[in-house]
Amino acid sequence: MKAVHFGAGNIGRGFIGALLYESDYETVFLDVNGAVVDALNERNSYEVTLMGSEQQTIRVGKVHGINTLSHPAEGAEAIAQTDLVTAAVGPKVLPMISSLIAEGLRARFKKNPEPLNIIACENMINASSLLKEHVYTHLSEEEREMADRLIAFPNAAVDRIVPDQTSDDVLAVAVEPYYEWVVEKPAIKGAVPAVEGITYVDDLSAFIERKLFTVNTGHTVPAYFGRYKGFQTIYDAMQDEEIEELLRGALGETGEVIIQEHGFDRAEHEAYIQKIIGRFQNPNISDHVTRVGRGPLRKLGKNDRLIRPASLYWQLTGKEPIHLATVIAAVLLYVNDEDPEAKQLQEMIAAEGFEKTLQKVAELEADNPLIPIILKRVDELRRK
Ligand SMILES: NC(=O)c1ccc[n+]([C@@H]2O[C@H](COP(=O)([O-])OP(=O)(O)OC[C@H]3O[C@@H](n4cnc5c(N)ncnc54)[C@H](O)[C@@H]3O)[C@@H](O)[C@H]2O)c1
Ligand SMILES: O=P(O)(O)OC[C@@H](O)[C@@H](O)[C@H](O)[C@H](O)CO
Repeated sequence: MKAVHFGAGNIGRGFIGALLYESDYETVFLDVNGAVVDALNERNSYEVTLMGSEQQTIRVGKVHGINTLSHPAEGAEAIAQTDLVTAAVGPKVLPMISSLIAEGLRARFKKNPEPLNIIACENMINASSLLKEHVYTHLSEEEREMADRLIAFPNAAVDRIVPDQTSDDVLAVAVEPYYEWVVEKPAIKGAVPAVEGITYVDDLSAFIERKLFTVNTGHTVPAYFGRYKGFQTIYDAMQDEEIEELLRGALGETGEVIIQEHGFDRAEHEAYIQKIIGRFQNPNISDHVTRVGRGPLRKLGKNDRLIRPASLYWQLTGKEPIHLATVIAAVLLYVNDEDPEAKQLQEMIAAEGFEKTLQKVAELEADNPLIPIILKRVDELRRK
């Protein structure tokens, strides 16, 4: 079996690539990073180390790379011939890979009109559906009809913490042992991809919200509050009592939303939260607060991990989401000149103030009751 994976980065190599290899796929990574693509083609393998209490290294083989900047036609040809397409490039990059996918589908319709599943593994709700929208803008009416029949974009939730890599080897990747990859089954076209480790479900919404609003909301606490308090890594931030208390409070609020919306069992959800807190406390991985806090504009988006659960908590319980508001305030105070979104956020705040910036970035109406709660917390944090 053949797979094409967009993005030979942390999660691409450290998670998707590893599972594809274990499931006997031959994987071609499509990426714009020439050094990584060259290394994949020189070695056709790389190492993934599971950083548990004991370390275990596995070698992922049957891989090569295509640089989509210099060799886009090869990328399109790979899509034409493949059995599965996956992507983990970041939500903002999805539009940028869409024209190449459309080119690949066009070639595929002529030579190999077999069903194909395209799964975007990003931390967002309905990433594959978003990718589909972008791909369809590059297809003609007739091609869209073919795509409707043959091409599926099943949504997915992926979970494995893959921190910034410190090895001199550009391909080696250290990861936490835990993983979860959930894919919506009804959307699949043709044979269900036989990837060991994928859990197929009939309705993904509960799983993606549980993951995004627990793992990713939770992660924002040691990231942004950790940065606010001067910590460098998630592990170090997690040693701070105030941060752990804020984290538990924020996950109490998102937990209420998830339980009320999706009917998860309260005790089971509490155990899920506990497991995730344990993952953040893993002493064997060093994950920088700046990686986890990357892209604050995206993370303040109305459907992302902070604003959406905060709004839902307010609507469902009638109570103020005070912990989530505190984390959102810490995002507004996040300064990192090496992160273009963090720079842009601070420039917006300098030009227009906190209130207007929050309204704009989170797409909140001027009279949204969350705004004064968050602004109060901004004031308190600035005075501390
Ligand atoms: N790292 C994690 O712990 C983790 C876990 C679950 C999900 N994710 C999600 O996976 C996605 C990728 O995250 P990551 O941590 O692997 O980031 P990363 O920066 O390590 O990897 C992204 C890769 O995409 C490549 N890329 C950028 N533009 C491209 C293009 N136009 N065409 C092809 N490749 C391109 C980059 O060169 C890089 O290799 C994000 O959406 C993230 O939210 C990450
Ligand atoms: O990838 P982001 O920027 O959406 O979020 C940062 C981290 O929370 C994220 O990468 C987690 O490590 C991952 O989602 C764990 O499954």
